[in-house]
Amino acid sequence: MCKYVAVMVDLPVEQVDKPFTYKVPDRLKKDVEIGRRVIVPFGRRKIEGYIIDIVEEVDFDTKDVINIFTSFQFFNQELLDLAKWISEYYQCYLISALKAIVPSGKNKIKTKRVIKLAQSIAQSKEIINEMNGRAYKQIEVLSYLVENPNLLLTSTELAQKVDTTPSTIRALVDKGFILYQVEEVRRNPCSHLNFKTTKALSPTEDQQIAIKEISNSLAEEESSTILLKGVTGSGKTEVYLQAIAKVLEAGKETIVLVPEISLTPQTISRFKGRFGNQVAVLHSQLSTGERFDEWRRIKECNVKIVVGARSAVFAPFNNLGLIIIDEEHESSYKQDDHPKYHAREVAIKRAELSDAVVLLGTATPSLESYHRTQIGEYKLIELPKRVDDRPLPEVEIIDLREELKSGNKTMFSELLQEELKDRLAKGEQSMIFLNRRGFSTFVQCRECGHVMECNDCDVSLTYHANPTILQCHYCDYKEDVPNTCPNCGSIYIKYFGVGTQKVEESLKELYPEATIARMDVDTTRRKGAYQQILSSFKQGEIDILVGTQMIAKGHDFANVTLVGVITADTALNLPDFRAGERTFQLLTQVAGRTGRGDKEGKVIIQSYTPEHYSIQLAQEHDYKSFYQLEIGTREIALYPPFTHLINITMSNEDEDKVIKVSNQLGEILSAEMNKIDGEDIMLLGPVQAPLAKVRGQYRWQLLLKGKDLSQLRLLTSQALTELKDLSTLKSVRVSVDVDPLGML
Ligand SMILES: Nc1ncnc2c1ncn2[C@@H]1O[C@H](COP(=O)(O)OP(=O)(O)OP(=O)(O)O)[C@@H](O)[C@H]1O
Ligand SMILES: [Zn+2]
Ligand SMILES: [Zn+2]
Repeated sequence: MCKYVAVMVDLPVEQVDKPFTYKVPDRLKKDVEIGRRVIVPFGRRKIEGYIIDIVEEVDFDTKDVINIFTSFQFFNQELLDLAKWISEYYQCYLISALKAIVPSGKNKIKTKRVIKLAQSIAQSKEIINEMNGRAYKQIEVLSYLVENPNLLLTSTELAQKVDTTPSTIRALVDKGFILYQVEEVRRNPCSHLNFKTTKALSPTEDQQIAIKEISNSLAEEESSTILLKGVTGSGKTEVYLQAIAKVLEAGKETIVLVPEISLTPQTISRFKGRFGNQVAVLHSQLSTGERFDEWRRIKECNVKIVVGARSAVFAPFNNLGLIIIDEEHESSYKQDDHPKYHAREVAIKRAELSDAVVLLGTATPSLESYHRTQIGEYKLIELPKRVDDRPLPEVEIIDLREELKSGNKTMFSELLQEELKDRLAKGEQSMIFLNRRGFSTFVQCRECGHVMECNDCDVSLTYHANPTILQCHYCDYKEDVPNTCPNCGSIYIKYFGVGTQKVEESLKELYPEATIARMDVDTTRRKGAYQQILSSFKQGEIDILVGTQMIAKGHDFANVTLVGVITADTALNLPDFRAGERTFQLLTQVAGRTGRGDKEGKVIIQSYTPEHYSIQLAQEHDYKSFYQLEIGTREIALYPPFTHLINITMSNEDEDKVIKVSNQLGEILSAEMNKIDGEDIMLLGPVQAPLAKVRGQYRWQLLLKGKDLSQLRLLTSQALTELKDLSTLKSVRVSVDVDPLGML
């Protein structure tokens, strides 16, 4: 019988966003399987692709598959179905979704030529005896191998170990006592980690209830979603660990997603400490090779637990029991490139396909998730107290306008200065948070008002000290700081706005005796730097740690008793309906970093808008009131979770073209909406995007809003097809974002 396969070729373009059928020649028939990588003829080229279906008969002519890679099945039917769902839900090409699932890059198996005993250990021992003390170094080499038969050492490495030269080793090879052998080496990203083995803690009453509820859901073997809402320091991680133990008992696998930024050795050690080598780690800091090897360890069923960032949701498990998403409210779970998927939604879909349970954990649930508990879609479990009944920290709000009135021109309120001094005296630690890096956030001429801007983006340049430079935070463009205004030639150039660098420097002036460090993108570029700052903070070598949101999440430092927020308003001023939610989340998380040990913690939030409810309710640690207020606003303004949004962004270096295509698409959408009587659908725009230009590309947007997402998606795809037929301006990039998280 003749076999055919349907192949998705590896070209992310509209015209090939459908499977092509090829015939399988006899020699390859045994290798046919869904998820295999193949080479197929395509036009006059040869191209790679993936098998997504097997067909027994077709009634048209096809070309032959050229080759099938036999090393791996890159995805199984379940992951293929997930990819199909992603491509439909998020309106991307199927091949793009598939490529999000399979390990990226050209992956090679790493090998090295190692030395092995040519004979058995017993025989080798005899050889040593027979050598009878002659060729002393050769005996040493042989003995070493007899004692360490499993070590994979190259001849150079071996020579080093026994302090001899490679010629000794060559001599042994010539005698046939040892031989060269090519062996695979697995790269192990955790080899440098030494973790303490931990045992399950005896759970608190609340933890006990949570674990019981989760076990019940697991036992049902049906997909479901649980939201574990636990205040900061309530011991959510221990609940995760004990839930994973249940999954292991049932012989199933667990995926744990944490935000990229929290994927620190400390986090990994908490899982490795409990489950040892059953844990694999996947994140973007691994080299392609390391990631590939971890992927294969999962694939070969050598691990039961994967801890990783967003894309670990695609870990190639076959018997998934549980997906945990820690800090589920984090916006980094949404990918900003195509496919623009949200890991939480993908996890829920994957759990549905494999009858698994999704466990979302956070102190500050996203409005969407909490809303879903209220309408019965998710189960809600709460940990309302900190472990050991530690109190949540006292939060004080400082009105910066009042500070200024009373003559304080520094960025630190009187209170914050006093409290910092007090902590230094007591030998306790403090964290100072500001969500802006650099020294000054913009540079302006005092004579003509000219602001230094990026040439390619519609943003002002940030001033950085050491080295002194103006930098664009969107495209990384850098230029020297001008001595005179490029507009009017004036020498009166002033620096405005405070970044973390300036906070650090000012603190050093105020407290010259203190050890102060800074953690932001700029200080952590070097590999290992992030880790180094964290561990020296943990060991008490740093008194005050200044940082961006990098210091806000998940860290557990017992000796931190003071957290200061320089200004709470940075996120509030963004043109985004989620600004209030973001601010509440961030403040609650930052506040949660203190008072985690035996000593009580204190938080000082400085703000120019202290009356804002996000700030007020963060002070009270009052999520529920915040939710009530915010959800009311969303309902009235028809924003998610009451509607879905699709954001369509057009971009090109020629703004006229962008406007033309945006108008065209706007008209098509309106016409389509009239046709389907889309009364519930709202079309906003076209308008210039809030971030009007990035990397030389002008940007315009259209926003669709409606209750029925499938209707919105259908509308979008029809309109885009129509646009492509009409539009003469093919160079304009059109990018679709379903359920966007950022509106910039
Ligand atoms: N049952 C327990 N008995 C004793 N200590 C516990 C118990 N559960 C957790 N802890 C400890 O309490 C501290 C806080 O726990 P954990 O970091 O898991 O909290 P969390 O809820 O994840 O906090 P956050 O949301 O702030 O990250 C940790 O040091 C942890 O070891
Ligand atoms: Zn000027
Ligand atoms: Zn720029």
